[in-house]
Amino acid sequence: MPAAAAFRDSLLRHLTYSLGKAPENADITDWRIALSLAVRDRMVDPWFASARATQEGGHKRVYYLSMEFLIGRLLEDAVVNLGLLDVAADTMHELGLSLSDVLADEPDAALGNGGLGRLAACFLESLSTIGCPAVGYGIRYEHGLFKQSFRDGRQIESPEDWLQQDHAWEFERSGVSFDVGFGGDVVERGGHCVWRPDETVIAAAYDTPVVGWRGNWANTLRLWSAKPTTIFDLARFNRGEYAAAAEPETLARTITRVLYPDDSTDEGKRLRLKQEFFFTAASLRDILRRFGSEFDDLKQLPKKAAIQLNDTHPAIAGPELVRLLHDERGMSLDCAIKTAQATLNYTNHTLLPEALERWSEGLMRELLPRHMALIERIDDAHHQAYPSRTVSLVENGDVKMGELAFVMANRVNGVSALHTDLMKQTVFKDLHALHPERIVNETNGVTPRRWVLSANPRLSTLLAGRIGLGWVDDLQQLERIEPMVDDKAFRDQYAAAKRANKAGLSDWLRDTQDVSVDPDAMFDVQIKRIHEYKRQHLNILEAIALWQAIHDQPNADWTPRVKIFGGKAAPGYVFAKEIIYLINSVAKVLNSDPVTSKFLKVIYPPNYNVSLAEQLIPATDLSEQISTAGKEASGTGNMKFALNGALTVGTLDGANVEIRDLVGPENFFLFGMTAQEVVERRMIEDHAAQAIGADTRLARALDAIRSGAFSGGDRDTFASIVDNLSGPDYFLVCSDFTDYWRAQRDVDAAFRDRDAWMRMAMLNTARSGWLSSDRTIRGYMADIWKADAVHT
Ligand SMILES: [N-]=[N+]=N[C@]1([C@H](N)O)O[C@H](CO)[C@@H](O)[C@H](O)[C@H]1O
Repeated sequence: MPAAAAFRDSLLRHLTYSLGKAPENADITDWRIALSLAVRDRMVDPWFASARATQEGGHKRVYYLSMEFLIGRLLEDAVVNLGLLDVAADTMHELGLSLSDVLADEPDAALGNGGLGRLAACFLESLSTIGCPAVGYGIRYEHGLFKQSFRDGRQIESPEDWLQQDHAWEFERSGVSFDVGFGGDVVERGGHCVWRPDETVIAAAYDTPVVGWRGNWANTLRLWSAKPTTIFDLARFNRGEYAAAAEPETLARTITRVLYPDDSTDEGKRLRLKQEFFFTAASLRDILRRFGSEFDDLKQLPKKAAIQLNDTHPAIAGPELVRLLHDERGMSLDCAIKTAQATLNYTNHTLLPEALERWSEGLMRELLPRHMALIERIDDAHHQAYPSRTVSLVENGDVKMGELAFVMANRVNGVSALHTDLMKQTVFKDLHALHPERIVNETNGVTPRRWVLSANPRLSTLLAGRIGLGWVDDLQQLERIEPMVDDKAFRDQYAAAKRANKAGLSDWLRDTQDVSVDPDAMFDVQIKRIHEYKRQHLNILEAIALWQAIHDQPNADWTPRVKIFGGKAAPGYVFAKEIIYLINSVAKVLNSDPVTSKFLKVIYPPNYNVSLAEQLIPATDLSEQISTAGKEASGTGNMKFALNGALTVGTLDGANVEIRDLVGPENFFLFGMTAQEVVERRMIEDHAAQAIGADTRLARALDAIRSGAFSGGDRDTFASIVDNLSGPDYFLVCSDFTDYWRAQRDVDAAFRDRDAWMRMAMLNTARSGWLSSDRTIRGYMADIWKADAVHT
């Protein structure tokens, strides 16, 4: 049977026999799930073959432990990687449906907050594309990152419910589950420590295949769900205590009920520590079970397994692995510590003090008594080995998870060159001095399959027409278009693709946000979590100053600009929520201003997520990467924008530094203080007041906010923001404003010469091949995991 017919047949078979739906009664979700099941069928063979090849070859596996996997939608990713896009589109068309409508029906799997979670998802897809045996371990949250809506311009959160519908991609592994304990005490038995938890839940596994480009290899994402050891307390039920009867289930499920919505902030809640231990313990048990089924000598574990801790969230893995090897498997403590250290690796994603996890010794001892004891043993062993050391793992009654992860790791890496250097000079200065070989850099990357091939088909088709499809899994090949930048016809095609993406976005904004924008205006986009260090308030301050400048000279030849914001604030982050309210309040005034709105609009679509990013990035001209230098460890949105031909206005922070080196300073709009200058500027007590005093434009913009121009004349509404910016202004918004304004005017001038702008945009695409997560993963494989690709 020809492939197309076979595909159509299996789709209809799933609709009928898996969903029990007749075509005439099927809704779009039924068709989507039927299509997903038909596609999933075609993943299973390479999945099994990959597992078999790994086992038969005795190959080393990589284990990526992450509290977050910001996956987004999976259907298009699978269809594209399996080379089924055309057959799927034709089949849906024959059935009277449009593939893009079916794709858009899939809810995002929003099991992450931001960059850290999305990086984990890009990494899994690259590991499969490269053919490196790996398992991603995480939590199967019932509710992912909250849904964001706006009421009168203020953020409103509502539960996310991706599991309300059938989740077509996962396989429940009823045979794979582990008991995970909490609390209780530790007793000595026969010279061994035995932990006796007083609370136990079951970790049940759910597997999702992650197929790589060309469908040759597929790895597993194994997510754990908490289940009660006793389903139902019948006795209580019979006594009419219905709620109490269900309590065991409710309590257990609480552990994996919801993702904590904080990005770059230490949550510090008891339930959060339970979540961290729950998935880490289940994952380590599963890793040792798999190792034990293939090898005997546990001392060989580091040769066959490389475990990567995605930030400190799974850092309890250190003491837990020691406990499993020593308490349960009888390995000597010293050997257990060394074996664990040789197996574990840790990635740091932030230097923000408030993001470095610290758990109170009391809570750790109460919830994980054996682990607290082992942390002290590990601390002692480290002290003995390094008597001159000045750091310890426990300080002021807190267990420092960053230091614990560092001491228990074989390699520690930062996520951009600048971040890794700053890590050595600041948070891990003392440990770096003791272990100078341990810290390495692995600059982040993004998968070109999702972020170029799928998200930007117009650009991809253009590239394929010129250089074939080799770039899809060898992104460095993009450099082959550099000589073509001088070809006017190609530039026009490139410009046409960008213009068509912008027109598509304009239609979407009109239909969903009820705002009309000119697709020939500059689309200036800042999409990321709302955080003071990311400085969305600097961006809106510049918009206010521009609005005032246009009013001063309404007849001047201004460059039309549409500022688009996207991003969620952690529900408890009051200042960030004020920034959101300010942006929406400014938008309301500016967008209805008859004098300025033809030159300047501000739009803030709610509920920014992976799918919205895939829509906005290909339609962007200017990428805002304006964090206070030294604060954004890397950024990954910056990479997605550069690949899709958006020019960056940014500071020398995180991976911006490497992007600017790659694309060329002449194709990047740099502004602001360096990380070093930031430290020096902060020494000046009244740095903000000085900046305001020196820049009337900045002063006027702040006065407008203070005067109530965006709050119906009420002077108190945004007082907290104005007081902060004209006072402490820790993230130096005021001190960087003048240069930011200068850079934005340079942007205006550059944008007026469309052909020159396109040339710069094309050079960004051509020179961004290094930003592929395939390159990043190959770095981890060589420098950290010592793992190889396996070819089936
Ligand atoms: N947590 N955390 N860290 C981050 C992001 N917020 O998720 O990790 C991302 C992934 O490494 C970085 O790109 C980003 O700069 C950093 O702030």
